[in-house]
Amino acid sequence: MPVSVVQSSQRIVVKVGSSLVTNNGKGLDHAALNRWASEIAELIKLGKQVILVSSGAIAEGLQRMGWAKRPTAVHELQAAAAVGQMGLVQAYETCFRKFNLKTAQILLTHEDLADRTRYLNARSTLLTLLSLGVIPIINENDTVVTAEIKVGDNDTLGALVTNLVDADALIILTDQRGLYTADPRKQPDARFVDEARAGEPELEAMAGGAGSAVGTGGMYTKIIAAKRAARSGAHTVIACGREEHVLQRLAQGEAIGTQLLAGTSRIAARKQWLADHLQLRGKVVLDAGAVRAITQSGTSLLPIGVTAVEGDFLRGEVVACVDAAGQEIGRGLVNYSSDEARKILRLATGQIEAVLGYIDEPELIHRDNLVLP
Ligand SMILES: Nc1ncnc2c1ncn2[C@@H]1O[C@H](COP(=O)(O)OP(=O)(O)O)[C@@H](O)[C@H]1O
Ligand SMILES: N[C@@H](CCC(=O)OP(=O)(O)O)C(=O)O
Repeated sequence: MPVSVVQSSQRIVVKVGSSLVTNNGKGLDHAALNRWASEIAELIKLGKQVILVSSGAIAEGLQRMGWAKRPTAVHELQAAAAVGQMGLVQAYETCFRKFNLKTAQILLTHEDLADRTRYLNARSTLLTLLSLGVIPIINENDTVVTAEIKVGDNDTLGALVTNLVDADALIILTDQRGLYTADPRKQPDARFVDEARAGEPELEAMAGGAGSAVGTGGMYTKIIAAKRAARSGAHTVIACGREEHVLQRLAQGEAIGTQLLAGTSRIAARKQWLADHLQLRGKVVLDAGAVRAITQSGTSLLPIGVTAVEGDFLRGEVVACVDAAGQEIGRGLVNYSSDEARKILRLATGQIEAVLGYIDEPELIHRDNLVLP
């Protein structure tokens, strides 16, 4: 009998989707929120730390505004999110108070996780809240983000938060038992997957597009979230949020839902942060020798192996490393701006100072700051 990874997990991120939170868009499901609060309270009693990532602001906002149809205009969706978020946190605050637990609202944007300083601020605030026994309730700050800079779905946000706080497990609660070999709404004979390795390509093929009318991600974003969470060594469980005592049973070791296991141990926090950068500032094109050196010998990237530089970036920003065919082979923090990099590409280390008048580092990207997929 397999044992749930949640049993041995100390720090857990629980993500609940819009369809569950809002009863398929019919309005906040207070009974469900109460159940999760009571179960999270049990987890806290077991000495675990829990962060809740909750969707539902837009769906609840639409309900409160009496808008039957989801608007397409971004500012209307943002307005709905602002209205709905109030209802969401009020409801959670009321539910958790019954169990003597304090809650804290954290609204994050992609920028907060992409900027080194803000990332570290968010991390230390969350860790402080956890150490104080407070339940952080996280959502994307929908009101201030536009389509181009959105994390986009809370499965991804849940994974980013998992990486951010080095959680041991990410539990994604949804309206299905877990992952099936195909969308069970469309293929009733689809088989249930109880365990797999996170990041296995065939999982992506099983997950269709966005599932319900109120959710955004569908199963696909959950599979990708598991892959992302695994990068920091966290396991993911996808389970049904309507199942009785789902969190408690997982914590007791019952293997319910789909377990997507992380294959590797944690990578260094710095590398993890790099791997989570969704927005790249530019590209450097590598010759074949440099591709071999960084992929096979694990060396740093030197300017001599770079044939072209694309985009505008500053020292310390993240760029993609691509081969001559444009295929991404890694990404990393650059030691030189795009203007400087253009001047020193193809040059040997000894020539950098003569061209620039100074030398910051001999490498364009140091191996410690380089992440390969
Ligand atoms: N292979 C699959 N296994 C399970 N569900 C799937 C699969 N492919 C697509 N889905 C759909 O994904 C939906 C869950 O996604 P979504 O509605 O976005 O939920 P949430 O609001 O919880 O994020 C399910 O209801 C289901 O219809
Ligand atoms: N930030 C949005 C979340 C949208 C979202 O990702 O929803 P879901 O796919 O149901 O988890 C909201 O609160 O409405």
